[in-house]
Amino acid sequence: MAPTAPTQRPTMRHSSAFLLPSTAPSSPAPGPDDAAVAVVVLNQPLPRFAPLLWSRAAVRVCADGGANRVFDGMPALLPGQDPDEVRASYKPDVIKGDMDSVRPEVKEHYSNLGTRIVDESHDQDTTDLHKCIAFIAENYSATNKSNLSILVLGALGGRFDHEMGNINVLHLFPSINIVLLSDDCLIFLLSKMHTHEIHVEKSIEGPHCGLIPIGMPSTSTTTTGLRWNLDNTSMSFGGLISTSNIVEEDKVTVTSDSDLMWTTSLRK
Ligand SMILES: Nc1ncnc2c1ncn2[C@@H]1O[C@H](COP(=O)(O)OP(=O)(O)OP(=O)(O)O)[C@@H](O)[C@H]1O
Ligand SMILES: Cc1ncc(C[n+]2csc(CCO)c2C)c(N)n1
Repeated sequence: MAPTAPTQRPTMRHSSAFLLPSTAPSSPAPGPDDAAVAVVVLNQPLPRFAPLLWSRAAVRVCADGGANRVFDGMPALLPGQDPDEVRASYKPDVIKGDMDSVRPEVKEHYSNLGTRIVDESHDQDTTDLHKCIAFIAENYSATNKSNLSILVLGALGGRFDHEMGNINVLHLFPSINIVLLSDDCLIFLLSKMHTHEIHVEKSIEGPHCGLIPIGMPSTSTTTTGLRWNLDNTSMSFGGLISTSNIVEEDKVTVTSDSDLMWTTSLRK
């Protein structure tokens, strides 16, 4: 019998250029030709780069109590500016969730400015982040979605059940490019259907990174560009998982027979 040809997977390119300050000299910040960005703000302290990402976003959604964080946190992150002006210009397009955390005066404030409020208090089976991603998915056409990155602010740190719920959302919407962000790190899913080319923006991310088989073991993962590369290596919880790895090259490649989580540290 003829030997089976190795599986060829299309290549998917990833970049965190959305985090580059607009004035960075070497690599340009994302321009009109780059992927569109949607921002979802969760009920956690705003990361320091929240104003930058907010201003780059085409859509801004607050998950329930995330609206309080924008109301309180944007003026705090922009101390030189008038808080009322900041609150008027950092206006969410949508506040969605089960509405048990957004303060009434915050809801009223944004509602008066024209923010759409979507109350889904009847649904106690999906998280507020799930509800927000579903909203963006429903309101973007398939073509636009393939060119959309959803950046989730405040997704890590804090309550472990919430963190796991946030990570589960990556697996619930595998065809959407969702990036979970905190002040310290970012996480996204690498689907087994692709070979992944991760362009590491060394001025803002790394050197620490991890490749983690959540959900199921991988029997074969191969990487380039890391200090401790995997070469047709298996990974599983209870066996090897790649934590405290180091990015050595500007481009990291990953091919695996299971979906993996990729994480890099963010520089302070
Ligand atoms: N401590 C946290 N760590 C990580 N994510 C969080 C944390 N707190 C909230 N979130 C995220 O923000 C979203 C909105 O938070 P909010 O507090 O409004 O949720 P909630 O429905 O009241 O949660 P719960 O009832 O479980 O406390 C959550 O769905 C979750 O994705
Ligand atoms: C098995 C199971 N575990 C937990 C919940 C509770 N829950 C999950 S998401 C959510 C909404 C949070 O805004 C709530 C209350 C459930 N329904 N089913």
